Amino acid sequence: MPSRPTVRWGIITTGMISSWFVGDLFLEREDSKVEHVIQAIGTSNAQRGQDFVKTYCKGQSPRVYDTYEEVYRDANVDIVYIGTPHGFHFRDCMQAISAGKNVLCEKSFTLNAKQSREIFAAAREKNVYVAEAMWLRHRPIFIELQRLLHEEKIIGDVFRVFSDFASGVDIASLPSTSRYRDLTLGAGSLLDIGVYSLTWARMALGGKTPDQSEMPRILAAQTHEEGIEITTSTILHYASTGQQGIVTSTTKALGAPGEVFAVIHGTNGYIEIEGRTPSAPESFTVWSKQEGNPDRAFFPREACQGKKYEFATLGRGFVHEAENTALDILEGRKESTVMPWAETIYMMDIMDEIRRQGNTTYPVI
Ligand SMILES: NC(=O)C1=CN([C@@H]2O[C@H](COP(=O)(O)OP(=O)(O)OC[C@H]3O[C@@H](n4cnc5c(N)ncnc54)[C@H](OP(=O)(O)O)[C@@H]3O)[C@@H](O)[C@H]2O)C=CC1
Ligand SMILES: O=C1OC[C@@H](O)[C@H](O)[C@H]1O
Repeated sequence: MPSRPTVRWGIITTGMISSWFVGDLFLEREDSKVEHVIQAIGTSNAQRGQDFVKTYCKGQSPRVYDTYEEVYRDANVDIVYIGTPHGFHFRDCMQAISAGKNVLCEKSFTLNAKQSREIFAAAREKNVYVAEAMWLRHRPIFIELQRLLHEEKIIGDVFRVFSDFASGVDIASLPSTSRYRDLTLGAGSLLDIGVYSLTWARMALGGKTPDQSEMPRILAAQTHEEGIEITTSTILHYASTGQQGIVTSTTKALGAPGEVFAVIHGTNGYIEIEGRTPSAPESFTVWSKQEGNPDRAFFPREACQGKKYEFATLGRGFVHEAENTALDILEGRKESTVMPWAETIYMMDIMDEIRRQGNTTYPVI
């Protein structure tokens, strides 16, 4: 097998998402274009770092640092993956960038759009790569649906979308230091999971690229318990086309795994998207209006033909994001083609407005 180019990762944190991300880097794959190396781990607890290496870094021998800054200073690290809670993303991105490091940082990218803009300005200044790790957008199912909707126009003109993420988290039982409870860490359903329902709606309604950047009119409500936003409902309205989206999220109840979590309506049919969660979609079904049927205001199933598109997931599904990012680095790009800076800012601007209307604020550190 020809040798593949190598990308050396510095992993910030030993938390849950870091373990998911790293675990997927070493899955057996025939078509992998990149050799991933875990060069360094940065953690607040060195023992946890050693345990993390044993459990997740198969065949790797990274340096374990008990500060994040040492990872940023390690000259052998090509790119830093940031897996801290979102309240720390701004601090951690800025520190990594100021040390001259490329960065892939978990979603939601920051607490607000202002922080995102500052990070991108710093990255431009330092000429380094930065991208939000919105893994959903890298998944083949997402890319294929995007193509079918916007290039093939498989259901005609999209005119509305329903999109939900319901994830039952027993917040009251968690310690006050949990990222689901602590506002300094960014607690709340919108930034944690609402960002996914918004992403599906954005993909279906707003066009394929961030150049198509019309801001929707937004009407939003948020409910709080003990100061934590636990349910968000938003109406998006694109004035130029009349398209609408209803986008919801809650941490108060678990959506039924495998059931439809989003529906996209077009002039020639509709699409239902199913999966374990909206962040881990597995299939979608295109219900096309049959030829010869009279036009109707609604498309009942008997008037439609259903075609299910199923997508197997390798590991947890992080390989696509990891490989695309590694290729960005190897090919010298400073922005992700999948999640460019303008797109992160677009999403953050929408979430800022939802939070403004919903009265959700964060202490910005
Ligand atoms: N893409 C996806 O599917 C997912 C993305 N995420 C995103 O990843 C980020 C982290 O989430 P997750 O891994 O679930 O979080 P965890 O609580 O499991 O881990 C966060 C880690 O951050 C470090 N940390 C540093 N300071 C603190 C602090 N004050 N409180 C808590 N942790 C701290 C710790 O690592 P250490 O001790 O090693 O320094 C900790 O293990 C979030 O932004 C979230 O939105 C989360 C889940 C799934
Ligand atoms: O990104 C995520 O996806 C899965 C959810 O369970 C998790 O809370 C969230 O951070």
